[in-house]
Amino acid sequence: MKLILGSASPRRRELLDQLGLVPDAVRAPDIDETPRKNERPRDYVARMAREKAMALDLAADEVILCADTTVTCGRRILGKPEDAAEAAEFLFMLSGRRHHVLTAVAVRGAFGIRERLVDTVVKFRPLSNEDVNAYLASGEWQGKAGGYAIQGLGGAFIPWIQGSYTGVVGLPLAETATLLTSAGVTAKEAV
Ligand SMILES: Cc1cn([C@H]2C[C@H](O)[C@@H](COP(=O)(O)OP(=O)(O)OP(=O)(O)O)O2)c(=O)[nH]c1=O
Repeated sequence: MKLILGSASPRRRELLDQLGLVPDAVRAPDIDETPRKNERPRDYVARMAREKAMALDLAADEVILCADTTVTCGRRILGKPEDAAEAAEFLFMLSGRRHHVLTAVAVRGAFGIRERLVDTVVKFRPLSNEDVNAYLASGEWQGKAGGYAIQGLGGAFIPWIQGSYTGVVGLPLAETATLLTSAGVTAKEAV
């Protein structure tokens, strides 16, 4: 069975590598990521992963893996910030509080589509204006849901998480491995 990674995210590729899996091809899905009016965060993230998986063409011997990560604070969905001002708004909103990071994984093949949703609670320490300004200047917020990266400088803001670290980075490995194994995708050689 051929594995297609349906993601432009270098993080997802690296995380897959951790499982000893090298995709046979990488195809980037291009979908409209606008949430629907009053859409609940869990419904939204699951729909995004599913739509990414459905947007790409698939041969009979291929299995495609897609994922979507979103940060939620209350009922608010914090996607990838449009600009530095929105990133600052997100960081001050997250400061000194707990929020949820939801990652949905979708695997599609001849069998149909199978999905998992992973919910991780992340706590931020209180952030000062200096913290936020220095972080914005680093540029790390770009392309990251919620405007931060736990695997980078953003890790210094996070004293505690409950859930899946790899889920926060973009691909929860335990759940992904289970989905891929059940789809007949296994590592080709030991690492
Ligand atoms: C919260 C958080 C998110 N992120 C990233 C993971 C995702 O790549 C990104 C959320 O955007 P996504 O829309 O999930 O993914 P993407 O646009 O990067 O890639 P693709 O749709 O092609 O698969 O935020 C981190 O890298 N670290 C973090 O701590």
